[in-house]
Amino acid sequence: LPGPKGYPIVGRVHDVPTKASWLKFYDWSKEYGPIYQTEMFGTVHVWISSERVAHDLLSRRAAIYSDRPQIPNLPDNRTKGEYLALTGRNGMFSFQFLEEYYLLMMSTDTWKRQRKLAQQLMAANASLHDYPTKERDRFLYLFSTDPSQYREFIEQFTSRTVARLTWGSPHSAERLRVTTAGLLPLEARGDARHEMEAELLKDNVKYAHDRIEDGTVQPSFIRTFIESSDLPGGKPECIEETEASYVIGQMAIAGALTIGSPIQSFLLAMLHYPEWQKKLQDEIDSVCDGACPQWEDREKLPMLRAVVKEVIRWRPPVPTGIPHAIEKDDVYDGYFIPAGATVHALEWAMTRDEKTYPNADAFNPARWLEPEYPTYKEPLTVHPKLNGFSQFGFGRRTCQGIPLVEQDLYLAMGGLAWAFNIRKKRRGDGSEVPVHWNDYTPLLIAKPVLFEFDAVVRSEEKKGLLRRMWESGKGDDDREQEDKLLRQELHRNMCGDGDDTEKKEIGVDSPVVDDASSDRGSDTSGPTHSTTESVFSLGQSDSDACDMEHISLLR
Ligand code: HEM
Repeated sequence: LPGPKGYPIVGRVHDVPTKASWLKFYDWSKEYGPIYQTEMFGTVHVWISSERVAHDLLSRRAAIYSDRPQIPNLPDNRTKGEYLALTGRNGMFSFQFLEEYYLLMMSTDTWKRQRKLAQQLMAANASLHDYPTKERDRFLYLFSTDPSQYREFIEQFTSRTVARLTWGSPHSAERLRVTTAGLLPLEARGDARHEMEAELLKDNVKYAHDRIEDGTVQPSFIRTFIESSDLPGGKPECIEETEASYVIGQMAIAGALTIGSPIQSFLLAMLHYPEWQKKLQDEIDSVCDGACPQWEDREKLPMLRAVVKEVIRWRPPVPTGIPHAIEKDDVYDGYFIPAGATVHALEWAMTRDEKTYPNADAFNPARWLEPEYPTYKEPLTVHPKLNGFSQFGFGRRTCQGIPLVEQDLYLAMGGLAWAFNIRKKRRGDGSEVPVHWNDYTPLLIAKPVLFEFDAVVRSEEKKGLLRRMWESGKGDDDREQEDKLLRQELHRNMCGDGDDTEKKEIGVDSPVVDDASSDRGSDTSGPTHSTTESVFSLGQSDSDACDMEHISLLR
């Protein structure tokens, strides 16, 4: 295959930036074509930048293109059935791949059995119960209390939803976030993290058994597995509970933070394209008659579905893709591809293809809604939809979480547009605070570097509604959070915080901390702590005692 010529051993490692490496790989695709190779540390890497080629190889020749690469520092990762998704640095350059997200890299039979179970569980729980809606409602209210903490609240939303779906309760969502974020510095904390993860999975299986015993169990993947008569097609042969707990646990890990990236990119898109915010609000207001969009409204909200899909196209959450490995020598278009090569579907490049996506750099949901665009598809009650979209991979390794992604993103973006006007912050002199265009973290799951904005609740009526939605969405575990919110509210109402507090409520003057030092929302610096303390530290003053009295009265 063509490709950049490198130095012996290290190949072109020096040319690959640690930040936004996908842009460099995309640049090379313009020079060397839709399929090219690099060689680094003795491994051949094949980079695919066209959907057609990706389908030709990863889908049509899936029989030999569906393995995952061997990770040198985790020698068991392709064989150890207990631990589904180990990976490392992919042996080449300093990608901080979110290792464990390379799911199911083990012998074929184990992989097939486990992938089948994951599919069965997703199908059996296709309705996803009301978890995404409840968590969305909780999220919208928290966001209204302090929009500058948007990343924290978004990640609470995604990790709580997936924790409820997999284990029937959000109580371990924070531990899930910590263990998922902790995958990044694997060399440093590998063993401790593995142990933490094993504990998390074991505790949640025990939790499900205990709840079944005391009759309070909620729907979840783990419950469906335990009471496996619910599984379409029955329980897969010879899959034990420990193995299943890992399959289910990896779904939780894969889902905990991924969905948060496009929600953050949505806010960015609304700041750069206010005209689309207005169009989206008009659709929601006219279809939902003043109410917050529900999942049942989806057929009537094609623009909302188009916005969801366009956000993912505009800022791909997994811009470098998740690599496959080829098991046997192959020839494509006259070119030789050796067994053992690592094959990357370069998701970023696929979304920049001008033939499919004219004016590809522009955020333009109309490309999914109007017949003059190549991506338009009817009927609009069904299309646009995420199933089959290149951004979820190819062939036998396609993402298994699409139903959840679809529902979470639809509800979160629809709810945000319904409730808020997202707009650029203004300084005292009236000038706008600039917002970056495409500054993303260098992780496997790329998310926008923090930015500042105002989020103003669109009406007084909606303020009240948001509060009531929090009431219905919060769980028993939200007691502590609620106390802090009440304390915050009391300071406003009774202890007289004045204008400043009112400003705080709608997000004006809320400082956004620098990404590198942020403990708000997981970032490259590793595991997060429960950040509710810092989020709700308002009111930690000598009037706390007075507040506590009022809190009990309000209850
Ligand atoms: C915006 C959110 C998400 C995006 C963009 C995304 C994208 C991807 C991509 C590109 C792959 C690799 C496909 C390939 O190798 O060809 C993948 C794999 C996978 N995803 Fe997702 N994903 C998302 C969310 C989720 C969620 C929420 C779940 C689970 C609830 C999930 C579960 C999985 C699993 C289990 C695999 C591995 C499949 C395998 O190796 O056999 N993903 N995803």
